[in-house]
Amino acid sequence: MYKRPRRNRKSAAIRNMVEETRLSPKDFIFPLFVIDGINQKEEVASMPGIYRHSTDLLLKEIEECMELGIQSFDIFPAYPESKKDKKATESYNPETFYLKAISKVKSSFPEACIMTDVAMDPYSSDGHDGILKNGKILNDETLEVLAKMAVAQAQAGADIIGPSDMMDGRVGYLREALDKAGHTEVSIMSYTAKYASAFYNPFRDALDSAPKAGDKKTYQMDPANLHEALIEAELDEAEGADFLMVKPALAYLDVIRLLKENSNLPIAAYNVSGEYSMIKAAHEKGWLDGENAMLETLLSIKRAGANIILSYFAKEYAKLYK
Ligand SMILES: NCc1[nH]cc(CCC(=O)O)c1CC(=O)O
Ligand SMILES: [Mg+2]
Repeated sequence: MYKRPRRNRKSAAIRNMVEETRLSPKDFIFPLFVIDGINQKEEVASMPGIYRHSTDLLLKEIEECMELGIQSFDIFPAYPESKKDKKATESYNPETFYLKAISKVKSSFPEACIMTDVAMDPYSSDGHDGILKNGKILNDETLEVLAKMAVAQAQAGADIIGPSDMMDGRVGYLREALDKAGHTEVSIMSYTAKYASAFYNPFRDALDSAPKAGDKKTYQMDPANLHEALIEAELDEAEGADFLMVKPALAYLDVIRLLKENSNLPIAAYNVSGEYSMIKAAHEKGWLDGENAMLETLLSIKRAGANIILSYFAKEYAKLYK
């Protein structure tokens, strides 16, 4: 036997040398939830270790993360029912707490990369990402709302806007609206291949944003489909996206790989709330070692081809890295 692959596994030093995939805190975007008020910090019941922070405490959280080497953050707002309506008008109200929070974060940490979310669901009384009328989600009417929201977020200081709504044509529409408003430097990270997934439930708990009726299958992709992701990717690239995202990550590692091999744009993957919570829950039950499961999971997403990982594990990972 001349060939013995085990020789390259015989010590930690050799294993470290031949490692094909390496993670660092710089690979991550940390999703954060913000609420109105001061000195508020509420744990999300289905996401142990993840909180909704008021802006003042969010600044502290970001500061801690930056000291750990995380440089990018994706901030989502949680609104009370009283602020929601059918057309998500609160999303572009210049006085709304989310936009003020973004301005505050950006002015406090100008060197951080701040991403915002473009979709109607946090502000929609229907709990949908677009305008719902007679049981249908109206694509083109929704684009107008998304554009107002995106421009307001850019105005507040967002470095990247993240359309997570899955309406057709929104990347081009938002690019044009941003450019017209003078925001040619604001990037678009498109949720290119976003699937209608069962793994979003804890996020919907965090925002109290679950659809009141129906599901999201007429706009989010069917988990049965791989090659349809290429159609979405070609359109987003042509429309001017700066990054393509796959979401969720774990059940879609093949989609990450396919987009990586077919695009020269950086590929992001969203390790979503349910993927976080299932590891936390199994760890709490003593059924697996949460820390090792986290490391293996994150590594697999990068190995599949993701350049960027959005993950609720970002801070925990960065602490371990240190
Ligand atoms: N625009 C909605 C949105 N943006 C991010 C997530 C999910 C993120 C997660 O589960 O971590 C969702 C949920 C959904 O589509 O219902
Ligand atoms: Mg699309």
